[in-house]
Parts: sequence; structure tokens; C-alpha cells
Amino acid sequence: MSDLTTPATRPVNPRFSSGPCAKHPGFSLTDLSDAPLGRSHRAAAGKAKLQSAIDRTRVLLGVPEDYRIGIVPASDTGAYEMAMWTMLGARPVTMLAWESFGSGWVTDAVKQLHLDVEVRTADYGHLPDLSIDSDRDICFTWNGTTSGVRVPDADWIADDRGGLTLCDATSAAFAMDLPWDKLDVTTFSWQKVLGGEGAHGMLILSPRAVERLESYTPAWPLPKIFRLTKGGKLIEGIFRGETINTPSMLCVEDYLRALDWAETLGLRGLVARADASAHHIWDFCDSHDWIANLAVDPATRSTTSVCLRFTDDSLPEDFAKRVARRLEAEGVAFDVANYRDAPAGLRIWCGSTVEPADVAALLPWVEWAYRAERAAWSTGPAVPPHRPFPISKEPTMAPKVLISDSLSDAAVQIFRDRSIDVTFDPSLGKDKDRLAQVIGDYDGLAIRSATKVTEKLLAAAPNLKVVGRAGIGTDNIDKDAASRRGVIVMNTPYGNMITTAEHAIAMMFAVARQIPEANASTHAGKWEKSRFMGVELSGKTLGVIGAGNIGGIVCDRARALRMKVVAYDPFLSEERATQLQVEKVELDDLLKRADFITLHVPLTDQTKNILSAENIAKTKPGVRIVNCARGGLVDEEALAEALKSGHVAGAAFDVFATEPATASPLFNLPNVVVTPHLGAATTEAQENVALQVAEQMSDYLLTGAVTNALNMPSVTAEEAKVMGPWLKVAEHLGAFVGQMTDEPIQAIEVIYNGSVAAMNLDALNCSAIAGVMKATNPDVNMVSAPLVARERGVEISTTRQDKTGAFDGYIKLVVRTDRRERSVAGTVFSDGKPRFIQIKGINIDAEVGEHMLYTTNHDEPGIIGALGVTMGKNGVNIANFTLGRSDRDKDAIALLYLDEQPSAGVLDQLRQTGLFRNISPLRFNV
Ligand SMILES: NC(=O)C1=CN([C@@H]2O[C@H](COP(=O)(O)OP(=O)(O)OC[C@H]3O[C@@H](n4cnc5c(N)ncnc54)[C@H](O)[C@@H]3O)[C@@H](O)[C@H]2O)C=CC1
Ligand SMILES: O=C(O)C(=O)COP(=O)(O)O
Repeated sequence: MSDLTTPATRPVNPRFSSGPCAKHPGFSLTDLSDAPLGRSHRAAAGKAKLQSAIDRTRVLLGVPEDYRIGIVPASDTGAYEMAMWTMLGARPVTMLAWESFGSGWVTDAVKQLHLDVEVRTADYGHLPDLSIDSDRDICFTWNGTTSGVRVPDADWIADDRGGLTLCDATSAAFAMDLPWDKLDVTTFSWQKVLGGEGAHGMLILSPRAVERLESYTPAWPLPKIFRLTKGGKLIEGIFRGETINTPSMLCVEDYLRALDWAETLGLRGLVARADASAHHIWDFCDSHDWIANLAVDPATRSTTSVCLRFTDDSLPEDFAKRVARRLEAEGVAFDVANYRDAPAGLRIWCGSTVEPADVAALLPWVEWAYRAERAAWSTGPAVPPHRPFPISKEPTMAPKVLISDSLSDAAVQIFRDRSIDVTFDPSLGKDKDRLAQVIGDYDGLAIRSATKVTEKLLAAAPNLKVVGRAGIGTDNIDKDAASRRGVIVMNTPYGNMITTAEHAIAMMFAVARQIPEANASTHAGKWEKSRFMGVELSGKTLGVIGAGNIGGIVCDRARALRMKVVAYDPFLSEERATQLQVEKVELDDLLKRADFITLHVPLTDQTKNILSAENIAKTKPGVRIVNCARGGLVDEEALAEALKSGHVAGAAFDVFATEPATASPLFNLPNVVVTPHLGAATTEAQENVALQVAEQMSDYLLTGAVTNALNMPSVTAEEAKVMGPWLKVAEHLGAFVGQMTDEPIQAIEVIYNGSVAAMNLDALNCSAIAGVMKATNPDVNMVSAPLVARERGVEISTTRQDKTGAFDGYIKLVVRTDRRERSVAGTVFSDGKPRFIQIKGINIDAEVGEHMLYTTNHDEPGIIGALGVTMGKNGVNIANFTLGRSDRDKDAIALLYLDEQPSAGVLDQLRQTGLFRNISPLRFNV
């Protein structure tokens, strides 16, 4: 690529303005159609909308119940000036200002209100001194929008303060944590982090702020739109949606829709998105010396209004503006020049509505525009050398996990607590192209059912180590492809089972009593008492197809409803059937006898279409069928026909052959109840699966512990610690024979002797097989090795032995080809280091090094000399030298641990001595 080649990828949305900010993902004007336009905002509908905006803001931001939240005129400026005008003057005031907006409030205080104030300022890029007498009122901005400097926390605000804190949080709310106990007045506007419209401000008052309002009357007159009290009492109506003046109901509706979106992420998710975007920029600055964050102290760097400066002071004054114009002309970034009063540079908005992937896509463009402008500036110094972006990762960097489906906030929190670098972007699950664009950066991917982990996606994910499914079904993951690429696939098999079983029972009731239709009819003002005749569940026969975790719970609940339960599940033991009080039957028997059928099997080649047209025809007339397991288990066309003919009396489906299901033969048929894959959709289940998946993935990425993996044996964190050196021994043994063998391997036998035989042999096997397979395919790892071996027809066997010989424990690996058998054994010494202890049945004691040389010869004098002299002559240092022989004058071996790989020339010189039968350089991953 020439220096000025334009980057290949463009941000999907080029809107990086710091206000009004980008609309939330998925925004559409048609979503505003429910706005009560042309109606009074004081009518019930309008008031309910305003109240809802207040209530939902409280929940999302975690505002305490005893704080008041009001919608006030004139955006954040209106809200903040309202607070200054009504509350300041009672006490001495300290004004903190470190950028344009803070300075604006200073002007208000000094020139308009003529207050006796202490003004503390700092230059752009810095914070002023925050040690303040807690008896004074304090005015400050949480995040300086025009300098990109924020307060790192509120520890500098006293808990037992006498004064009030007035915080302008307009570019912080919904993107940064706000500690409500430290904030007496908080203001923000809708047009910032949530990408709302710039009409109204939000004013949040602590009880202490209310006390000030009710006990203090300022010396100056107050315009009507600032008046919060009447007769010395707070006008409570303002904080219930009775706005002071007429609000725009269109803007209110828009704010409510933004809240709809924000609620799917929760505050944690919103904060995580801003963090992820800002981190992209910070990493970029760290790897390029021509651009830097304006905020000098990293702890004060904004994660919303990220302000950047070009480091070369000799650049012309309008250089940054020209870069911004170039970006705008390319259509890759709008409005990213610095604020008019701020130092020259760029300001890139990273608030929650901006896609982190768009920020990542923008950065190569920033480099391109910078270089293009420099080239155009002919008198300037030479263009600095091109540095690729992103920079290569340090091995010490925290693992990166992407959450691409909507998961409870709990997951984000766990990843954070475990120091995993997490990006939460649930919109990616539905956008495979964008997901493929970003996945290359991540070590882990946490999903639900929307994200499809295909071969193609995995091919774009060279760093990926683990896919975590927050739920049960993994039919959206190509597990073979994942295994082949060494990616572990985990699920959470228990977290949502109760919830899903309850949904199946709810669906059974719904279809038995036609609840959804009766509900719709009653809402429509009809009173069709005789239309909805149902059937009782008590005494009926329930046929459960698949009596595993969920099916088992359904059996239990159905028994409590006094149903007779028959189950078809070839893997259900008689003991378990007795325990569940169900009768184990064949499928045909179930079909014939059941009044209700419920499916709880995974979708496999055997279960696909298990309720085919033919099997549906075998069911009892009047049967009702519930599917809360997987689409594809039932032939939807055939079922629709059977419903129309009356053979099947009703159906309740949560899952569909194609999802999201926007059309189905079952839709709009009478007595068919449908839900949009809600089986797992309860707060409890979502919390469970999110917590579990985040813990499991973090454990794996940080400690190597494997839980609930579908393509790898489980390894506990404790085991991972104890077994670490043994896993290495197994891998080295495999690597030894793998490198020695150049014909097709037929069988691998792993013999575990003594203490190691009590360990987790499945995991040790995987490591040994990986060692063998890596010799021919360096990309194989513990996850992919068994599959690769199976695909090559290699037979694997394991033997456990009681302790024999001198070692407490050892592993012996035997590899068979059609020509020979090779064996090597190893152990872990008390120093925790792996050792080879036997090769070809000959005892040795050899430390394992990265570069080794293995020779075999007839036992005779001169071997040590030949090896030593040849290495010495060629400057190859020998770190360790081990010899062994089967008997005097018989087979002998030597294993040298070298400081570097011997060259072909060195090996030739050895061969020319005629002393050796075999000379093999070996390499180990120590
Ligand atoms: N609607 C939703 O939101 C949710 C759906 N699910 C789905 O529910 C299903 C069941 O999940 P779990 O009970 O957790 O699984 P499980 O693995 O505990 O139980 C499945 C049972 O099906 C049996 N089975 C397998 N092949 C069979 C066959 N050919 N014929 C009859 N039985 C067979 C197995 O022996 C096992 O007992 C899965 O498809 C899962 O994806 C799970 C959670 C939520
Ligand atoms: O856990 C499962 O198998 C489910 O089907 C739940 O799917 P979901 O996470 O709600 O998309």
C-alpha cells in the first residue's frame, strides 16, 4: 500500500459529532409514530409519556428514589442555569472550569449573578486543584466536552459537605458512572449520549438541593421558566411530568425510543460501548507519535468527547481543520474538528450511540487524512514512516472479549472485574458483515442465539480462543469448524432450564385455554364467554419427547398438575424414569397416547423433523403440540395442515425453522400461540447464563480452566494449576514422536503410570495428541487435536497403571505406524520441570529445551567426542548432554539440549563421521 492509499473499510455511520450526537442504532423516524402529536401535554396520554421518561431515566441511571427528576426547558444550559439561579448565593461558591462550558458557568456566576466566587481554572488538557472547602457550593462539569478531560471520580467531594455540588453531566450521563450520593444537582440534555433531540434538559435534585430550594430565596428576580418553588415549597408536579412550559412531544417520544434501545444494554452496556470506542482511540494514540490525547493525565481522559492534538508544533494553525474537512469530504467522519474555543485538533464523539467498530474503522482514515494533509503542506517536514494499525499485541495485554448478542449487564461486570477487556455490542449479532470485520481483534466471543458462528466468521477470527454461549442450544455454532480451528465452544447447560420449562408449561396452559385469543377479544370490548371453551390439563396424558434437563423439569411440573406423563428418550434410564414418575415409551406409543406433546430435544440429524407429516398423522386426534426446544423439530407445513383439518386441536410454538420468524405456516391460524423465542427470557435466567458464561470464559482465558465445553474435556482451575507441568510433559512426548515420525500414524497409546493416572486424563490425552499432530500441522491445539486425529483415522487409546519403577508418576507415549512402533516416556521432577526419562525403552534423564538433537548409534567409543567437537567447531553451545544405551555394545542414544538450532551443515558433518544411525534435530514449545 502506498502511504496515501485510502483504507479499505469505512465507518458505517460517519456521525461522530459531539452534539447533537449520533442517533441510537436502529433509529427510524417511523418509530416516533406513537407520539401524541396535536394533543395537550397535560392530557393523560402526554403526561404518561413525560412521567415514563422520568421513571425510566431513574431506573436506567440508578437515581435514588428520594431524588427528584424533572424535565425542564432549554436543554442542559437551561437546566444548569436554572439550578445556578435558584440555589447559588446562599453560601460562598467555588467554580471549577477547565474548558469552554465550565468557563461559561463562571461568566454566569461573576457577571450575571455578581456572586463572590472563588474561580479555579486549568488549561485545556488539565484539571484544576480539586481540594475544596466542603462548606462552599461547588459548580463543575463532570466531563469537559470541549477538552476531553473529566474528573476521574468524586472522591474529592466530602460526604458530610455543607455546600451543594452542582454538576453539569451532559456529556457523562449514560456513558460514565455518576455517584449520586456526591451530586446534589445534576443536569444533562437528551441530545448527548442517548442521541436524543436538543430540546429539553433533565434536572436531578438530591434531598439537600430541595432543602436549599425551600429554605433560600435568591436576591434576584426569577423568570417563570426558572421557578421551581411556590410559596417556599417545591412544585412537586414538575417532577411528575407537569413541565413548566410546553414540551415537544415529538422530542419526548424520541427520548423514549432512545431509552427503549438503552434499556436493552443497561447502564453497564452503555458505559462499556463508550469505553470500547475510547479505548480504540487511546490505543491508536499509543501507537502513533504524531497524535496524542489532549487530556494529559490518563485517569482524566474522557470516554465520550475524545479530544486529540497533533504533536508536531510546527504544523500550520488550520492543519487540524483541514484534516477534519478531508475526513468529511470522504464521508467517513462528520464534525470532528475541535470546538471553536479549544486548542486545534480533532474531537471524536464516543458516546454510547456510536458503534465502537465505526470508531475503529475511522482511525486508519485519520492517519490517511493526516498524511495526505502533510503531503499537501509542501514546506513541512518529511512525512513520518507509515506504521500499521492496529499495533501488534503485547503478550501481556488483557484478553479481549466481544459480546455480540444482548446479554445481561452482569456479564460485562464480571469480565471487567476479571480485568478482561470487554466490548458489549449486541447489534453485531444481527450484522454478520460487521461482526466479521471486528472479530479478528478478539480472544473470546460471548453470544446467545442471534449470532451465527460460521466457518466464515471463524476464518476471520485468528485470535479467537473461546466462544461462550449464554444459554443451552449451540446449533448456531459450527462446532466442527470451531474445533478444527482450536476454538473452545462452551455453553451454560443449567442456567435457563427452569425458565424454559416454565415457558413450556405456560404455553400448554395458553393453548389449552386459548388465553391469547380470549385476551385479544376481551381487550377489543367483546365479551365472548362461550367462544373460548378450553380443556383441563388434569388427568390428561402429556407426551414428553426428550426428558433431559428441561424435559425432566417439565415432567415434574406436569406431575404436580396431575397429568400422566409418558416420555420418549432413548437415553433415559429406567431409574431416572422411575424417579421422574414417568412411563418410558417408544415414539409411536407416545404419538398414539398423548393429549399434549411437548418437545425438549436438541436439533440433531436424528431429531430433525421428528414430528414429520407422517408422525403428526399418527397422533391422537385433538392433540395439542408445544415446541419450546428448537425450530426444525416439527414440520411446520404439515402441522398447519393438521391444524386446519382439525386433527391437531392447537399448537404453541416458541421456536421456528427460520429465526427471526417473520412468516410461518403457523402464523394467524386459530388456536396457535406463538412467542418469539422467549423460552429463556426471564431476568433470573438471563442473569444466570450471563454470569456463568462470563465466569467460564474468563476462567479459560486467564487460567486455562475449562467448564462446560462441548469440544474439550473439562479442566478445573485447580487442575489447570497442578496439571500444568504434566500437560507440558504430554505435549513434549507427543512432539518428540510426532517429529520423529514421517509416515502415517495408525494409533497413539498413552500410558499413565502412578500419580498422574489419577489426574484428568482426557485433558492430558488432548495435549499429547496435539503434540503429535503439531509436527505436521502447527495450527493444531488441544481443542482441535482429537478431531484432526479422528479425521486422519488415528486410533487413540489410554491405559492407567499403578506405580511401577522409580518415579511416582510418568507418562509413556507409544505411536504405531504400519512400519514401526516408537515410544518415549517423561515425568515432572520436583523442580516442576518436565524430563524425558525413556526413549525406545532406554533410560535417560534429559531436561527439555527448545532446540534438541537426538541421535542413535551402535554403542561404541567416540560418540561424545564427535558430537562435542562438531558442535564446538561450529560454535553451537551445548546446554545439556544425555546419553543412554540398552546394553553394552548394543543400541545407544544421545539427546543434546542446544542453545540454538544446528544448521544443515552441522548435521552433514555429523553424518559424515559415519558413527550415527539417525540424527534428528527436534524443537519443543517449552
Ligand atoms: N426456547 C428456548 O429459549 C430454549 C430452548 N432450549 C432448547 O431445549 C432443548 C433441550 O434442552 P436441555 O433439556 O437443556 O437438553 P438436554 O441435553 O438436557 O436434554 C435433551 C434430551 O434429549 C434427549 N435426546 C437426544 N436425542 C434424542 C432423540 N433422537 N430422541 C429423543 N430424545 C433424544 C437426550 O437424551 C436428552 O435427555 C434444546 O434444544 C435447547 O436448545 C433450551 C433453552 C431455552
Ligand atoms: O438456551 C437456549 O438454547 C435458547 O434457545 C435460548 O436462546 P436465547 O439465548 O434466548 O437466544
